[in-house]
Amino acid sequence: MASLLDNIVRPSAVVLQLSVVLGIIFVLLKVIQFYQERKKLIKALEAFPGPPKHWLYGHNHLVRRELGSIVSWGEEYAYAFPRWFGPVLPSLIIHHPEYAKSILGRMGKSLLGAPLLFVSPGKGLLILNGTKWFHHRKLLTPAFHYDVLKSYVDLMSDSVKVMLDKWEKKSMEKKSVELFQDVSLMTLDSIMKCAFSYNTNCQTQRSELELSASGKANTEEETPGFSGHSSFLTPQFSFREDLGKMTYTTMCIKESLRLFPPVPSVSRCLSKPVTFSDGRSLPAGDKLVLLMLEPTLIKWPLLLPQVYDPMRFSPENSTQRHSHAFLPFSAGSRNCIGQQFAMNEMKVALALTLLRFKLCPDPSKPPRLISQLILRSSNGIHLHLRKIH
Ligand code: HEM
Repeated sequence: MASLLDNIVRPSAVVLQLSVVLGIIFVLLKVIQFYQERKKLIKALEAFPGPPKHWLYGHNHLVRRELGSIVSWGEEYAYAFPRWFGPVLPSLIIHHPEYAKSILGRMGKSLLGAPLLFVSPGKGLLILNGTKWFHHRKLLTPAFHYDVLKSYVDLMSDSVKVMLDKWEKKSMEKKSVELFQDVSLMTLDSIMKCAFSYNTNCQTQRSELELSASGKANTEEETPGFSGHSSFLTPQFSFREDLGKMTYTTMCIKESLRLFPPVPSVSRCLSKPVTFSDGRSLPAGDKLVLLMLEPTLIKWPLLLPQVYDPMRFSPENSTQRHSHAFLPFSAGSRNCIGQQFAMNEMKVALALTLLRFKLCPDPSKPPRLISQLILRSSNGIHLHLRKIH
């Protein structure tokens, strides 16, 4: 009986021992592979001088204001420099148009580096990679065709008008108004209407609830024309037809995107090795994150914006500019699919706002810039609004 038991138990003990040995070998192989890849990477990164790093923290302890430090290093180290996140996670920060062109022109794996998750069943386009991304992008591209976008302009202006009606009420309180929240809701309202033909009423629902709770009348009754017809636009002007003619407005928007790029950097992994225009090269692999910093940022003297001058983007001043010197919407195959949608929305919102209000900054609440995935103000955007007529 005992020997029978031995025979049953012994093989399973052997299997267990074998699994442990195989497990250890597997871990050892992984460690050796990791070590070799790391050695190769460190060798490649030696060609890129950068700020001195700590063996444990990398550069984390030197970065107080992420964007501020990165921008000042960019001014010191030309083209590109390494930035280590701790002891094992390196990135190369690229901030030169030629370098950006070498990377963005190829099919690299995108890492979740932009703020906008495009809502679709399952995973969004922004976080997909490989053939799945390719098929989704191909499917979505016709939806962003110039002619299709034109038809959205009226929906956008309806959403903007709802926001302006809210501002009109708030402006009566004679104090500055925080605009960021309202603009965010307006863009949500507009994308839901345009992309999904769905009216969320997200801009008004909360205030309607608040009003009904305090026993006041329905918002729509208080504000005639609330559902939003752009009746104050001159009969000669049509956003649908004349959006392309708003050259100066477009220049102003571009200059704002230059000074405050909403997506200050995008990230990539290399699927193939790359050699840059100056001969330096990098191996393929996903152990190195490439962070492409908006090249125009480097000219910021320590985050103090330069003079706002829309004329930088006049046609005559733009011809000499490097194709990858100004990349608010990134470039290459993974550029922003919604850039024309966003430009149209900004033009409509800007024009309608300026037709109704004069805006002045509130010096007691200046915006405080923070850069997480997107560049924004941690304390909102506070402006005084004065109704024009
Ligand atoms: C001012 C507004 C916007 C800015 C500055 C912006 C910027 C960007 C940037 C820089 C990227 C590239 C990310 C990367 O390379 O990793 C991107 C990607 C993307 N954007 Fe935008 N975006 C804006 C508005 C929009 C809007 C309104 C939509 C949708 C209607 C949109 C949809 C997308 C999508 C789906 C991607 C991923 C594209 C892909 O991976 O193929 N964006 N955006």
